[in-house]
Amino acid sequence: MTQTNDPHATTDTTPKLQIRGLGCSYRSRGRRLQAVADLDLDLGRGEFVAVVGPSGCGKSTLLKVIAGLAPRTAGELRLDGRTLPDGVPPEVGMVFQNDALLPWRSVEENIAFPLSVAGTPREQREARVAELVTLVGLDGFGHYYPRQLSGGMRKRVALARTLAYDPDLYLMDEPFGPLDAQTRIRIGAEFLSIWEQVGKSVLFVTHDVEEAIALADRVVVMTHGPGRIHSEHRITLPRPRNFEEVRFTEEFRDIHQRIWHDLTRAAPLDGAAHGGSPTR
Ligand SMILES: Nc1ncnc2c1ncn2[C@@H]1O[C@H](COP(=O)(O)OP(=O)(O)OP(=O)(O)O)[C@@H](O)[C@H]1O
Repeated sequence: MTQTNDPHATTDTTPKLQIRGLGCSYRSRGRRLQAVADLDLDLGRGEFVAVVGPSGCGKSTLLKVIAGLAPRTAGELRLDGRTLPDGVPPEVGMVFQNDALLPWRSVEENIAFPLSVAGTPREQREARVAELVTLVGLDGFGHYYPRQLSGGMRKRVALARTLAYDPDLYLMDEPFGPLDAQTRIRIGAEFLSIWEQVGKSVLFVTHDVEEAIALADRVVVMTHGPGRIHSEHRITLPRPRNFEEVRFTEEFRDIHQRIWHDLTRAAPLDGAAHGGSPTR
């Protein structure tokens, strides 16, 4: 470790993201709803953390608060050891369940969008877009428009666009959510192999426990709302992983069982897992 006078200087052991005492409440129909409360979590450099939890427990809210898209009503966020001010941090890229592509722009133009905004010179931009189109398996579809693509293809475009933006921290909210099971497995496998090459820090929300285990270094289980961390599970399955085959190993089954067990404890006893706790 190098000696330095900068109190915020990062080292390899400084977590990419530190979340301390995080709270978020929404105002809805004259009442306050506490969606996330007192949540602590660290995300290491190049670490992939998946977040699972009962419906409505505040998973999406957690990502939105980090991305500056929902109000942070308590707590602190640190990125590379530096306190994040309120607002949208440029180092953070979010992939939503809804792929949010620009319908009037082609695949290539959608992927190029963050590069254009960043002022990347045209030649460099075109080369990077061509690379990304190949990386996500869309060769030959560069001139198509979103409406001409399947749901899985649109997800790949959204993923390529995030890769073009190349944020330090990926926030992914059910990015394969509405896809059918087969496409979900295919795109999950592609995403896993891409991530294993780029090695960025990822916070990934999913309802699918198997998907969480197959992808992540760590799976955290949230309690029902107001959401906080209930438990954490380190996933020691060797990498590179085969996204599909890894599910058939005994180790995978054991982890799966432990997480399910925690999930049933994290949900309210009456099963009414709609999250949030209304307060005046
Ligand atoms: N903009 C908003 N205004 C008011 N309440 C909101 C808003 N967004 C979310 N909520 C409430 O906050 C709580 C947490 O919602 P959130 O979407 O974060 O949960 P989630 O765990 O991602 O849910 P799911 O798994 O069903 O997608 C819920 O009770 C939800 O109704």
